[in-house]
Amino acid sequence: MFPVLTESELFSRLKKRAQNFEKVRDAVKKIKEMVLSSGDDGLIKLTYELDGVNLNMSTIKFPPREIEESEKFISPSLKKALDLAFERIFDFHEKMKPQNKLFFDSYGNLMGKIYKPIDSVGVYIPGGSAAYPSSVLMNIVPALVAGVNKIIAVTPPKTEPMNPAVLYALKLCNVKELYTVGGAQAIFALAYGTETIPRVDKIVGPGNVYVSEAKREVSGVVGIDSFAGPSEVVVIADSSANPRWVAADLLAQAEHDENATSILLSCDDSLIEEVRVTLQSFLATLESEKAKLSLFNWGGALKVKDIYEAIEISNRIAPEHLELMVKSPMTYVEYIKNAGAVFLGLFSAEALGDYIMGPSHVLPTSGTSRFSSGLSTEDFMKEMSLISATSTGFLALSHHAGEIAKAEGLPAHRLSLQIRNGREFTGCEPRH
Ligand SMILES: NC(=O)c1ccc[n+]([C@@H]2O[C@H](COP(=O)([O-])OP(=O)(O)OC[C@H]3O[C@@H](n4cnc5c(N)ncnc54)[C@H](O)[C@@H]3O)[C@@H](O)[C@H]2O)c1
Ligand SMILES: N[C@H](CO)Cc1c[nH]c[nH+]1
Ligand SMILES: [Zn+2]
Repeated sequence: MFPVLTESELFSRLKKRAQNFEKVRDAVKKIKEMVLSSGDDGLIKLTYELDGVNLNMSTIKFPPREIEESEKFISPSLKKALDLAFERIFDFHEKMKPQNKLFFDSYGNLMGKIYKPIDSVGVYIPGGSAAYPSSVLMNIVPALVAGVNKIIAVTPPKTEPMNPAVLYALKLCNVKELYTVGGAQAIFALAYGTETIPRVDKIVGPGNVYVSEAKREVSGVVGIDSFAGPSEVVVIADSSANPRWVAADLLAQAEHDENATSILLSCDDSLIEEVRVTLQSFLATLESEKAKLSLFNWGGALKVKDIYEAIEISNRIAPEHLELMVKSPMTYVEYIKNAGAVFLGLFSAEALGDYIMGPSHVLPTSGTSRFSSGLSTEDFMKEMSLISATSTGFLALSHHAGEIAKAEGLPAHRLSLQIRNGREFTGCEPRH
């Protein structure tokens, strides 16, 4: 049952959930040792143990021909939906792409920032229980817009044939390199390389606690995006909200994982009660054990005084998704401090954002939206600063720079400035 909680019960649930995530650290470290010491052999053993699939050196890499032919195995309506999702996600990321910025100061010096794509990226496509063609698009399209040179994908293998929608989404993104390895072992393979899987510069993508913990472990060896772990939603609803719609949105995130969390904050007792009753009846027909466990163990409803109090609590939770199912939701945006994505108003179902609106659904979880953001084109780019000084600019500023060098006790720095001063000027002006 979806419990009604006090504020302290809610926060102790969230604390316990986070502590449970930390418990996988030792298991993940063992997986790391195995991949580092045994490479592909280690991947094959781990895949058998954890996914029950028999791989060998020649089946770790998925045949590109099957990606190419995937279109034949999906319905026209699914193809249309994935094509439209691709287009919308592409368009959104094109519009949001960071632009180079350059300016001249009063001495004619040129300064600014330019963006360059990361060379190689490994993308984790979750696939333990559900198949995620949407995650293919939400991860890879921003990388395409950024201009990443080499994109490779990994996803857990199955005993049955690979999901054709996942393959078609890869085809849309023109990705031909797919390895059928999942979990923490896939992340270590991408970070360190094995005989078959090449190491990459950055790893992105959501996954369960093992995947997210492994990404944390390799951070620094390679770049990673955010901690995008088990899904989360906080719904703030007032009496204008339809309790059945609220219940459906809570359930949608719960069905991802038994470790997902769905939280309702409302000042309306009767809405809370109707949501609980509806959830019970939805659960009876949905028959999702994961959703039941998630709602019972990690979800809950909390009665609040007003919407401002609900937002204050949500800011402390820092959820992956925040839905404002209230009258005039825009009024409250300025008070929201922490959330991966915010959904405003009754029709902004979180599931629309999961699939088709445009922004990536790869978002920070477990309170990490306090300091990190959802996946975007910037994640696939590096920012470089540019500096081009004129002789006038040099003469005006070098003396001050030299003073600071002196204070820092770095005489060679000062020398490199003094040596260029007026008397030794070579006449080589930079050309902008
Ligand atoms: N935050 C986001 O942006 C976002 C987006 C989409 C999905 N998700 C989340 O992705 C996750 C998908 O989870 P999933 O499990 O279906 O797929 P997954 O691909 O993330 O994980 C499956 C892999 O986990 C490994 N694994 C399973 N049990 C293990 C164990 N006991 N020890 C070691 N390794 C083990 C296996 O190797 C398996 O292949 C869900 O939590 C979902 O909520 C998050
Ligand atoms: N809600 C997930 C992020 O937490 C994304 C997703 C993919 N498919 C369905 N939902
Ligand atoms: Zn979802």
